[in-house]
Amino acid sequence: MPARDVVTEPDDHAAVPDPSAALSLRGLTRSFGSTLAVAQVSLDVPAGSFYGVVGPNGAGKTTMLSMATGLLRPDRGTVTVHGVDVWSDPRRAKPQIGVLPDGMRLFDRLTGAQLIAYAGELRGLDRATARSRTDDLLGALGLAEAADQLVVDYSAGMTKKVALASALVHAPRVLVLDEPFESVDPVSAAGIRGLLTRFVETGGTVVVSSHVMDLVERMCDHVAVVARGVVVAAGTIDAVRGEGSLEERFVDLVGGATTTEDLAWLQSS
Ligand SMILES: Nc1ncnc2c1ncn2[C@@H]1O[C@H](COP(=O)(O)OP(=O)(O)OP(=O)(O)O)[C@@H](O)[C@H]1O
Repeated sequence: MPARDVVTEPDDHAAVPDPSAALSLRGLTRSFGSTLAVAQVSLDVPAGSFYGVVGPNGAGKTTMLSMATGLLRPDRGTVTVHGVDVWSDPRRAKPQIGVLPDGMRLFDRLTGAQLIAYAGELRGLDRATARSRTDDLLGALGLAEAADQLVVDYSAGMTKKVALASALVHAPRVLVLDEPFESVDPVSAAGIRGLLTRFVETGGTVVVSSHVMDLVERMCDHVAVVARGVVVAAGTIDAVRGEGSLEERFVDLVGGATTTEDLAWLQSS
């Protein structure tokens, strides 16, 4: 499809963030040495949306979301969460955000229950509230039996779930989740999807990065396609995918199909 048909965020929103958006990114830029990981990204995530972020490996999704949530300082650009600047006013901004970073290091010598309660207390909850919410979350995520097990002994999927619980415990308004379904079994994934859907239905906003197009298409109402550090398309799922599937649109936008002809030596006979 020709480039003019690509749906993008309006490019005239220049430097002024949209205070009505749950997350508003303006001109976000970040390099690592000579690698320009994210280049002048501007994006508005509407309040109450379930927003997918997709893109090929190395596209800049994690870098963009890390800057958006106050974990990685941008070289340039601004981010606001419900109108509050994440980098100049973190004390007001951060309580509104729950983050599940990719590959995050946890205090894994704590038990699952201790870790979630600790995350709650760090966010200002009193001990009784943190503990009661911890019990609720352990139950909802199927971790009740592993509550007193050290996180270092958790499987990859269990670790993902306990990190998600830690992101939810302070009841943020905006959840930003980098690959929340990676390593998670199908039953647990369905449980997490239900929990996130309910979070959105009750007024929250979810931003989720994923490589699973089908999941994003079914679960999200908006999507941004990121490639080579820029947003190449963004909008409602219907607007971005057009006539075909999201996966077809993604391949169309991102291109880069690989060839296996050079691997003839790999055939077994
Ligand atoms: N800490 C770092 N140091 C150096 N380069 C980095 C660092 N983090 C990211 N990059 C580079 O920035 C680019 C974007 O990486 P990023 O992790 O944001 O991509 P991604 O879209 O999340 O990829 P994936 O889907 O594989 O997780 C890549 O070229 C990557 O090599």
